[in-house]
Amino acid sequence: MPDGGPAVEVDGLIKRFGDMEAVRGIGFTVRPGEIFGFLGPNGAGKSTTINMLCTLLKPSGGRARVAGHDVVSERDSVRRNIGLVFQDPTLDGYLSGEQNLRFHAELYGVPRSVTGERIRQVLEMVGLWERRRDLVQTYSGGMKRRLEIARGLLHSPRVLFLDEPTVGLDPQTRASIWDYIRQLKDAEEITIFMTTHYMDEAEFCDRIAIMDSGRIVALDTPEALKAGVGKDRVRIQTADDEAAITALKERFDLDAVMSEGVVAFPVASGEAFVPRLFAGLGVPIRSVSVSRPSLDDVFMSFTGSTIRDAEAGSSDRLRMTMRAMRR
Ligand SMILES: Nc1ncnc2c1ncn2[C@@H]1O[C@H](COP(=O)(O)OP(=O)(O)OP(=O)(O)O)[C@@H](O)[C@H]1O
Repeated sequence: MPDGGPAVEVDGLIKRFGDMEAVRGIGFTVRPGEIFGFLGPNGAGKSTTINMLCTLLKPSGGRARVAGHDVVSERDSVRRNIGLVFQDPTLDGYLSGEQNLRFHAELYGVPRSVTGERIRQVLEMVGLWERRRDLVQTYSGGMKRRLEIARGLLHSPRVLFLDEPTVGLDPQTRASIWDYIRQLKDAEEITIFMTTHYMDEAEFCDRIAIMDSGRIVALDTPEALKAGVGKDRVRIQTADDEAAITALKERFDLDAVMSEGVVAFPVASGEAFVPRLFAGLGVPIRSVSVSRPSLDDVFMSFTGSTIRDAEAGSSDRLRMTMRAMRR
């Protein structure tokens, strides 16, 4: 990548599958050394975008450069400069962790003279050096993912792409994967481009792009995005949710929606509003909670639904569960 140039540069990128436009002309730039997150519900177009940036899918329109190289006309140069960790595992369970890495090193033409040392470095980084001789089929889900991250780093890529690096893992393992990702950024001077649909993980990114239905609807640091919402989020349980939503509109001019089983709406100075709400709603309230804006609220303010609601009912949900079960 030319010194000082962007790690990833995307302009008007489009991908169509038949009549369906999965990515609808997106543009953004990622700086070297950033952890850049793509956040959105299943089906938003995150994987399709990452696949185009990794040269696995050809764009239908627009341009993208990764590590200074065009993803269409300089495919091989892009490939040499990137590491991939994808949703579906591609490790060989009948080989040891170390053998998996040796195989990958040959595939990527890592010089023999440095392979041994580099394997040691990356395995130590993800805490698997002691287990290097064990067959991968004896590894836990978290260990396998860590081995995949080590493998993605083996040829010293400039940009590491992680597609849902923690999907299907338990919360503790997710947290440990994140520790490794953060250490990695410090140790390797690498740019990390990742997709996630976990809001809490998006908080760890330097900047995030929120993607919905093939478009980027917001892009900034997590703090700036939350500050931009400006309103608190009030959630109430009532005796009659439909009547409450109507009353909120008629009496307070507030747009409320059902979200995860409760009535939710944004309002400035939420705590000060609660007494007025009890006095004026006209529908019995069973419980109320007020929270500062979260990334979920940012998502809601740009798309009109929470990320979980956006996913619920999607057949992708089943696919995700199946994926998780296979691990
Ligand atoms: N090869 C394909 N052929 C047809 N449609 C596709 C193909 N790949 C993806 N799509 C569709 O494009 C849209 C975007 O999918 P994509 O996988 O990029 O979303 P995503 O945000 O990454 O979600 P997920 O987390 O489920 O991977 C979806 O509607 C999906 O069904």
